[in-house]
Amino acid sequence: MSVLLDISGLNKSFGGIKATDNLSLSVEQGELHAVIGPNGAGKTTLISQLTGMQFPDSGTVRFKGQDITGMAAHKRPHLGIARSFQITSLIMQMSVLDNVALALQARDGHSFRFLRPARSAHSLRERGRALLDRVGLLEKADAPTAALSHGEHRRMEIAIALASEADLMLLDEPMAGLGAQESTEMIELLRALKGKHTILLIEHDMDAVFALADRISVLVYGHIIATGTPSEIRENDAVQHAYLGEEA
Ligand SMILES: Nc1ncnc2c1ncn2[C@@H]1O[C@H](COP(=O)(O)OP(=O)(O)OP(=O)(O)O)[C@@H](O)[C@H]1O
Repeated sequence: MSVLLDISGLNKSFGGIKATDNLSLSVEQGELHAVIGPNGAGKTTLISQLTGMQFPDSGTVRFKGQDITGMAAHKRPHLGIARSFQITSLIMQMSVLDNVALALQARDGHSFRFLRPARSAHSLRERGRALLDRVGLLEKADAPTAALSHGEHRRMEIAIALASEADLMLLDEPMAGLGAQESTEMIELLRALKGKHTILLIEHDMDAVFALADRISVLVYGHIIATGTPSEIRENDAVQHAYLGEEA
């Protein structure tokens, strides 16, 4: 497997707090790699440095071999990095299908500039329907987005991330706020995406992480203390001590 995202020796401090402390992590092409860590471990700060919302004090982030450490946030989606969740990307007044078609159109704007408008409008809707089918929302295509449940909005956000055809999907707590049934459905949806997309999953829900991840990295005080398969992480003494202690 080749490395898609390579983070090396990353540091970021806020005053006296080291939110990111000599953090190194690599995501391989095609894997679902989860990052877990207690509250305040530095997960949000890590994501911010991957999307370019914040910049590290030192260290490097490489994507497809290219150094993107200091690259502006707006340039990163063009390279193939899509972030989902914790940022609201849905336009509530528009239909479900129109939201997805808009995301497809934004993507086509970069790659198919010369497509004729009439043909593109029809094809956008067809491709939008196919994406909604993938996330189990086809029957809601014409509903106003505002009418959907929280769990359905989360699945719409997956469809929008898929629309970008990004090489790396950063999923930022997709389970947050979901009920038991909705969580089960989201796990099934992510399982269906697994292997077809490279995913970096930041998630608090341990059941989801251990059910889905190919590899898990454990973040404590801004530093990755262990990376391994779910069973390696379960058995890791440092992880049990630092993070899973109460459950182990
Ligand atoms: N802008 C900031 N100014 C000062 N301190 C910050 C800032 N952003 C983050 N921190 C501190 O850095 C540390 C890591 O925060 P971060 O939000 O990245 O953790 P987290 O793992 O995402 O937490 P949670 O799971 O609770 O959202 C915390 O101690 C936090 O208080």
